[in-house]
Amino acid sequence: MRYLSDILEGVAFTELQGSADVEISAVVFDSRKVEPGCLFVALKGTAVDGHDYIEQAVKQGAVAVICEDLPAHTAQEADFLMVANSAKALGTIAANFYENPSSNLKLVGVTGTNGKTTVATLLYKVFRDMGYKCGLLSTVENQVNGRIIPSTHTTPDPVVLNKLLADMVDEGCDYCFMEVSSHAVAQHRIEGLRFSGGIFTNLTHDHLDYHKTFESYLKAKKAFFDGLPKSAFALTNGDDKNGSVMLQNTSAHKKSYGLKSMADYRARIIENQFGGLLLNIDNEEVWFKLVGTFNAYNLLAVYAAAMLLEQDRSKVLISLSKLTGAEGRFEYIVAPNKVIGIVDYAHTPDAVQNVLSTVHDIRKGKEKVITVIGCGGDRDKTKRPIMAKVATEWSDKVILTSDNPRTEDPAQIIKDMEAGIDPAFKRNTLSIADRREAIRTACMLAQPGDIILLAGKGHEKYQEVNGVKNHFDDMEELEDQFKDMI
Ligand SMILES: CC(=O)N[C@H]1[C@@H](OP(=O)(O)OP(=O)(O)OC[C@H]2O[C@@H](n3ccc(=O)[nH]c3=O)[C@H](O)[C@@H]2O)O[C@H](CO)[C@@H](O)[C@@H]1O[C@H](C)C(=O)N[C@@H](C)C(=O)N[C@H](CCC(=O)O)C(=O)O
Ligand SMILES: Nc1ncnc2c1ncn2[C@@H]1O[C@H](COP(=O)(O)OP(=O)(O)OP(=O)(O)O)[C@@H](O)[C@H]1O
Ligand SMILES: N[C@H](CCC[C@H](N)C(=O)O)C(=O)O
Ligand SMILES: [Mg+2]
Repeated sequence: MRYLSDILEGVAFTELQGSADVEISAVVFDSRKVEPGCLFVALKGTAVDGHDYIEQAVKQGAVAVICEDLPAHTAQEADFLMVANSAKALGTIAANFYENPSSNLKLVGVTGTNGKTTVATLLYKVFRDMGYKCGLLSTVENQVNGRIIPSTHTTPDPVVLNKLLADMVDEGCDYCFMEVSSHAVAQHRIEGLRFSGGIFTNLTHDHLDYHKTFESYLKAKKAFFDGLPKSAFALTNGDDKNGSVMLQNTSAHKKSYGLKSMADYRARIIENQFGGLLLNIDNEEVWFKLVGTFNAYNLLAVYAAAMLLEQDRSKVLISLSKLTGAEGRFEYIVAPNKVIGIVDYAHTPDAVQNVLSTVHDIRKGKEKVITVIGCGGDRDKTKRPIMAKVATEWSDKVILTSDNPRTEDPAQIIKDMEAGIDPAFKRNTLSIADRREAIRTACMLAQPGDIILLAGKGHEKYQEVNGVKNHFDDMEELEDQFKDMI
């Protein structure tokens, strides 16, 4: 149990109605989850306004309310606190409620359009391999020193986030590696956290449905670095054109990594093949199991962060060289007839281009590339034609299909994709809305040696249609088809 007055530290409130001398059983921001004794935080959301549920929350037993506007007629059965920004206050309060766990371990955040899961997961695996107790917060899953907790978001809400960090502290974790999404920064999910370091991967087109312009998307990412403390490191990708912008206003130690530019941590690709990457990393040649130029960046970011966390260079390189990547990121299997199938989470134009250019770089001869790809419903519509354009330009055959249509019509999403395809590439394109059927067709069309790329779903184990998540697993589908391909 905590007193309201105790968990308000760092919260600038403009008005208090009540004494704040009340015990708080939980911090809740959804009226449907209110239980007697809790603090209800009213948030202005993207769909509805939490302020409209204050009365319901108090009726259900909330003893205190944090809000931006005081409701006109609410029975004063609770303490009311006015703040300028409830979402910001929620972050700080959630951290206080769980006794600021981020100050009791070394927390490193990874942000950028692509590569966050890969970098955070590799860091988690390397540090565990070197003997540390660690936590991981990622799109694929959360982990508290090996214990898996399913994840619902890339970056969880502040209450779940601080609870998970507190569990990590309780279990004696030394480090936590977490993904920081642009939504999380914009919605203040990371407010009140104390980071020991921040890593930037890259910035390309995504989530413009939410951020509206590339400029405001960039600002959200940059705000993460602006908020880092002096004691932290801020590590950026020197080869990304926005890499230096990220660090413009940070007071953290500025460091960079890169394959092309002058950077504090440098690497050079010597070999890039299906079996892995040979990198010259800080003047040492090392083989890694991960594939593709984009993974050279991810590996270098991990290495640089480990150096900034004062780890032993050779131990880090030995650990890193043993690791495979995160689930659903360039995972491949080979059919008995030597068709290669790759499952990859590429769901942005840049990721699709990267993964396909990697396939081109590492294929042995003139084997054909067949790409199965869709775009998410209720997500950035402007990336659809570009993803389709890139896929058709970099593949011999493309099958447009569904990837979580959510509340949208799958046929319309496919039409949006088709609009981006150059007429010259249209004859190499099929549209099959049923993803299973699309994968089956790709397998039927493939000749020995050909490469099938299933893009967009990666680790996901579902196809989301109208709020229902039906079981669907790209790798499972591929394995099922491949067993008969002799
Ligand atoms: C668009 C978006 O980011 N939405 C997030 C946001 O919800 P919202 O603002 O839409 O909420 P709302 O429905 O408008 O409700 C406003 C407030 O009223 C409350 N409410 C609502 C109804 C009610 O009856 N009573 C009540 O109290 C809600 O609990 C909320 O506090 O805040 C919620 C709590 O933190 C999130 O769960 C929710 O994530 C939704 C489910 C989501 O799909 N988010 C995705 C887009 C997302 O966050 N993705 C990023 C990055 C993905 C990546 O690239 O990896 C991530 O970090 O996962
Ligand atoms: N450094 C990188 N640069 C560009 N593309 C990358 C990079 N790393 C991975 N990718 C591509 O992006 C896809 C997603 O990678 P990953 O899951 O690591 O990124 P993420 O930033 O966590 O994505 P999300 O925002 O959905 O959580 C991969 O499957 C791969 O196709
Ligand atoms: N986590 C990200 C990527 C989802 C990838 C793709 N499978 C989709 O559903 O669009 C999002 O929610 O935008
Ligand atoms: Mg991720």
